[in-house]
Amino acid sequence: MNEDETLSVGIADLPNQRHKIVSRNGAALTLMLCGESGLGKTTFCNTLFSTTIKPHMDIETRRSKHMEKSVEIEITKAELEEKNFHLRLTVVDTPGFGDFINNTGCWESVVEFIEDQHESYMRQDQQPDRTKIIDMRIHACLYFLRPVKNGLRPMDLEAMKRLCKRVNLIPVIAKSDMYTRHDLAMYKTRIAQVLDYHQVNIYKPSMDEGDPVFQRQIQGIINAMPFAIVGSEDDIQTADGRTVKGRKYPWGTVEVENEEHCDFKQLRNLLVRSCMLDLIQRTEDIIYEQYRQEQMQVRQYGEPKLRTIDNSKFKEEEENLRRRFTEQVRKEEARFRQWEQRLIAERDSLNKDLEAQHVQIKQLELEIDRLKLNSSSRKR
Ligand SMILES: Nc1nc2c(ncn2[C@@H]2O[C@H](COP(=O)(O)OP(=O)(O)OP(=O)(O)O)[C@@H](O)[C@H]2O)c(=O)[nH]1
Repeated sequence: MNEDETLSVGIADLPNQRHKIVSRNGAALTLMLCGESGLGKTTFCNTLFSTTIKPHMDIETRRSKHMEKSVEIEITKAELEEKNFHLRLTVVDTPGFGDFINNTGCWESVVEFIEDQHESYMRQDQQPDRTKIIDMRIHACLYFLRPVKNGLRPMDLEAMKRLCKRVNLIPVIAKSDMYTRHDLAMYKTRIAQVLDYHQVNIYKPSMDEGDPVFQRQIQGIINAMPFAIVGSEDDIQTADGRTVKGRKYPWGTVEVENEEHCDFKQLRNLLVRSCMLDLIQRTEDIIYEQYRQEQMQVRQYGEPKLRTIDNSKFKEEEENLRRRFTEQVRKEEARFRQWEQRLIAERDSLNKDLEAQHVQIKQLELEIDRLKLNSSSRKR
C-alpha cells in the first residue's frame, strides 16, 4: 500500500465521509423568523430559497391578527432539493411579535415555544423506542430589526437577551435599502456595541476547520454581522441589462445578491451553505445539552416541566381579573350594607308600631277594667 492509499482510507478522509453521509441523508433545518410585522420576513424567506415558501398575509387577516393582540406561532414546512441534496425545511413565523403599543413580555411565548421543542425532544429521547422522534428544535432564529438612533429598541434588546440562551440568534437589519450607506454603517457599529455591552450571545460560526479558503469565507460572514439585508421576490433589469432579484427606485436599483448593496449573500452562505451543519450541531451539542442539564438539576425523571416563564400578559390579565373581582365584592358589600340598614330601619319602625299598639291595648284594658268597676258599683 503506498502513502496516498493509506491517507485515502485514514483520518484525512473523514471530512469526505461526513460529506457523503450528509449528502445522502440530506438535512432538516428549522428556521424561526422573529420581528415586527412588515419588516420583510416573508419576502426574505422566499428570496432565500428562490421559491414561495410562505404566502404573504392578506390585509384582512393581518388586521384581525392585530385585534387579537397576541403572539402566534405559524409553522410552514417545505421539501427542497438542489444538486441531489435534500433539505427538509421548517419555517416558524411569529405573527404579532412586537406589534402592539405595549410589547412587554411579547418574547415570552416565543421563548416558551423554543423551550417546548427542547422539552419535547428530551421526552422522546427518554422513551425506549427512539426511531420515530419528531425533532422541531429551532436551529436558527433570524431576528429582524428596525434600528433606531441609539442602535436597538429596548424591546428588541430584552427579547434578544432571552432568545440567545435558547437558540442560535442571528440579528438582521431589515429593509436595509431604506438607509444611507453612512447610517447603515453607524447602525451596524452601534448594534454590535450594544449587543456586546449587554452580553447578548449572538451566533458566531465556528472557525476551527483547517481549510484556509473556508476560514476566509467564515471570516467574511463574521465581518458582515449584523447582516444588513434586502429582500425581493421580483426580477428587475439593471442598467447594464442583467435580470436580477432586486428593488427598483427612481434613483437606481438595489440588487439582492450584490455584496456592494447588502449582506444577503453572506447570510445565505451562513444559513444554507457554509454553516448549516454548524447551526444544527451547535443546537444539539450546546443549546439542547444546556437545556437538558438545567432541567435534570431541578426535576426528577418523568416530572413535568416547571413553568419558569411568568407570562406578563397573563399576569396583567390575572391582575385585571383580581381588580375586577375586588371591585365587584366591594359593590356587593355596599349593597348588602344598605339592605341591612333598610331592614333595621323597618324593624325599628315595626317595633315602634308594636309598642304603640301595646300601649293602646294597655289603655283599652285599663278602660275595660274601669268600666267593669263602674258597672259593678252601680249594681250595688
Ligand atoms: N424597501 C424594502 N421593502 C421590502 C423589503 N422586504 C420586503 N419589503 C416590502 O415590505 C412589505 C412587507 O413585507 P413582508 O415580507 O410581507 O413582511 P412580513 O415581515 O412578512 O410582514 P407580516 O406578514 O405582516 O409578518 C412588502 O410590501 C414587501 O415588498 C426590503 O428589503 N426593502
